[in-house]
Amino acid sequence: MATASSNGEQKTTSKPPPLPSPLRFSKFYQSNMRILVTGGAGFIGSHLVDKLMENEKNEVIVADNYFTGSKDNLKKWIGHPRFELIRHDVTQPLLVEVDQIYHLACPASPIFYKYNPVKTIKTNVIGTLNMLGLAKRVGARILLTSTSEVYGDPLIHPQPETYWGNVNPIGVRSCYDEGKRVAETLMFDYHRQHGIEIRIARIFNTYGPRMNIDDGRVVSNFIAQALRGESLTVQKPGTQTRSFCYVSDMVDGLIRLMEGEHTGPINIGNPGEFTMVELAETVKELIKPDVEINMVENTPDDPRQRKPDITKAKELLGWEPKVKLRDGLPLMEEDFRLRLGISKE
Ligand SMILES: NC(=O)c1ccc[n+]([C@@H]2O[C@H](COP(=O)([O-])OP(=O)(O)OC[C@H]3O[C@@H](n4cnc5c(N)ncnc54)[C@H](O)[C@@H]3O)[C@@H](O)[C@H]2O)c1
Ligand SMILES: O=C(O)[C@H]1O[C@H](OP(=O)(O)OP(=O)(O)OC[C@H]2O[C@@H](n3ccc(=O)[nH]c3=O)[C@H](O)[C@@H]2O)[C@H](O)[C@@H](O)[C@@H]1O
Repeated sequence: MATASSNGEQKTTSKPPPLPSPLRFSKFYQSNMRILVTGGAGFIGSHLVDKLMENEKNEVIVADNYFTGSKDNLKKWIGHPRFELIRHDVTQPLLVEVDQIYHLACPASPIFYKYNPVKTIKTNVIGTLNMLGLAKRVGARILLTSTSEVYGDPLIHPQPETYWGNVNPIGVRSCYDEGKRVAETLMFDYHRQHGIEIRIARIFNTYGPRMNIDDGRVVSNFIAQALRGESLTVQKPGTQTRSFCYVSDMVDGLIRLMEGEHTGPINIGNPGEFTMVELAETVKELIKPDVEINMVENTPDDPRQRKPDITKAKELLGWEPKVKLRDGLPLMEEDFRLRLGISKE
């Protein structure tokens, strides 16, 4: 019987999980673990694929529509016998035979998710419904990459998983935050109604190599701007905070959550909290001390503060982040220099 720890309470579902494929019970032939990663051509997804492929018992299938992701992120695996790449939009059903589903497909940068908000909400709602339907048919365990944005502009700080959030349901960010909130609801409804084995990660701002250079998110913007010698665009007031997690820590947390016994939701993020002015000062100091910082207009509903309470991740997954911002930024700088063709002076 699956155990759900939501909002601090222990809840159970009376439904047993659907049976996995008969291949799992095969006496003489032990097949590999077949893992679907939706959104696997994106930033976090491609790092997750790298880690999963390290295990020779894993076969990995990526389904991605390349809206914000790229085949380039996966080029070292294309042609590998344990790897398959499918151009597929998760708003359409997908028929594959797998044991685990990491469901990441969704644009994550505010610029991209606001570009076509109706498509963003369809991706979150219909896309998650399709992946849950797949999980139900094949008896797979499914992990959703939800977000700290489900807390909206939080009135509690730091944010524990028990906090229900402060989200504008009709704002320009709602396609993403409310979309992810509905995706979490669907996950728990399939769990309670059909016994599906679910895992929910609430990811806090993650950064690292392979982020799109013109992704629009703050860390990639500042690094690209510093390298190009452009002024760093701090959106007003600049006192808003975020907590930045390096991508290798994130991938480790996601795999522990998938492999563990807890449904979540579990916050995965680095509690080191910085104002955007502090972040700009750090990038300036590490990458280009003579670059200017330019205060620019902000966008609506920007959360004023965000920091994960990671007590649950520590206790239930034995996870905590290892990479500090000052150590992670130079690793990302190196990758951006290579891609932009700007060598260190
Ligand atoms: N990076 C972060 O800070 C962060 C924070 C919270 C949550 N998340 C979540 O983690 C996941 C990955 O984020 P990321 O930072 O790697 O973003 P990303 O934009 O680099 O990756 C998203 C991937 O999903 C694909 N995609 C988008 N819509 C799709 C669709 N309809 N069908 C198939 N593929 C589709 C994109 O092409 C891309 O490859 C997302 O679900 C995001 O909401 C990320
Ligand atoms: O971690 C999360 O849960 C979410 O974080 C992000 O949302 P946001 O934190 O707003 O991401 P950014 O666009 O990187 O903005 C962070 C802060 O930097 C500021 N910013 C952004 C860009 C810029 O050039 N300058 C700047 O000061 C923004 O105003 C904001 O306060 C994205 O929505 C998602 O990737 C993710 O789900």
